[in-house]
Amino acid sequence: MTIPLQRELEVALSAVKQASLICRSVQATISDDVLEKKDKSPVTIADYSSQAVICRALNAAFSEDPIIGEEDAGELIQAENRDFLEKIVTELLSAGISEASTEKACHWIDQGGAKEYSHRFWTLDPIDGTKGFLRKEQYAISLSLIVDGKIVVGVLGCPNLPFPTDESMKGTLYYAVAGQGAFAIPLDQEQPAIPIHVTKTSDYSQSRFCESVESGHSSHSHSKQTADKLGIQKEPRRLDSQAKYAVVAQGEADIYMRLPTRAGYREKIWDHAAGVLLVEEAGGKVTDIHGKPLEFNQGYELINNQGVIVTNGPLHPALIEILDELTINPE
Ligand SMILES: Nc1ncnc2c1ncn2[C@@H]1O[C@H](COP(=O)(O)OS(=O)(=O)O)[C@@H](OP(=O)(O)O)[C@H]1O
Ligand SMILES: [Mg+2]
Ligand SMILES: [Mg+2]
Ligand SMILES: [Mg+2]
Repeated sequence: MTIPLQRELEVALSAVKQASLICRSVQATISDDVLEKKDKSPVTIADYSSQAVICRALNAAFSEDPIIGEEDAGELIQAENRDFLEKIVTELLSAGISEASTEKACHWIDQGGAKEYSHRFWTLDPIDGTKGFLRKEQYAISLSLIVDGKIVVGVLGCPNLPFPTDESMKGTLYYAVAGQGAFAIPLDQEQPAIPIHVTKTSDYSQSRFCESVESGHSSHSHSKQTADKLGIQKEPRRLDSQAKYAVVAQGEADIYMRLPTRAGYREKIWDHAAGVLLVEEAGGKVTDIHGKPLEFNQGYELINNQGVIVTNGPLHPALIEILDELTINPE
């Protein structure tokens, strides 16, 4: 019997693994190779190289599937960014993609240019937590497949997160398929996948939450107020990227709070989709700050949702109640 979505999972795992290894090699030598995008956020040769290899692999296997990716080649084709583009090609050649050229690199990156919702599509964040990547801390490569508005495959490459059962192995590839559980495999070694699970605690005083490093991405003052009201005593763990979802999914934290900071910001689907499926398949729960399910059928943004709350399940209801009492709605 064939397992549903097996091929999609295999292609996604192999593409995210290849991208993770490129990102790791770029991070080891990182200098000031950063472009500033129009929204002032940073993007590195690793973000672009990662998007190129993943879109290339998806397109070869599933040529009909649209990809909603974070990056595009718009800035790269500017004459002043020629050297930057050449460095991306060098990375692709080093990764064994012998047909890489400046034209092909831009073409692959722009294959991730879909914006609209469709009944089956992939969404890709080639490096989530670019600021963490630049600080040589946590970042993730995030890829998921969405069918009829439901996340059905999620793969998260976390090159700097230790393997859950062996701290000495750095780099973990996480994956989940709807209805089939959540798993971790070491990024570098051929080893069978292990299942991962959220914690079972319902005691806030024993629980730990995690949140973004940047207070511009998630309000630290509101998470502190919320934690105080719930009687959470442990210090929060702050780390970049969807690695936060992985940390909850494998039971190292019980809660991830992402509380809105400014009016009008809408979360991007590629910043959440793979992480959401990972946590849900590990037994946890994900909603927005009002307790509403995240809607992945609205295009590239979660336009009907505000913030994101991730828990092990038992800790969810009282947390949402407290958030309803706090005036954290910036709109
Ligand atoms: N204002 C605001 N509110 C919420 N989220 C925002 C905001 N601005 C940016 N972003 C997105 O945050 C993504 C990184 O989130 P993190 O949780 O990794 O943040 S942090 O690095 O830990 O501070 C980051 O993803 P990457 O660009 O892929 O790094 C952005 O898409
Ligand atoms: Mg970005
Ligand atoms: Mg991101
Ligand atoms: Mg990104």
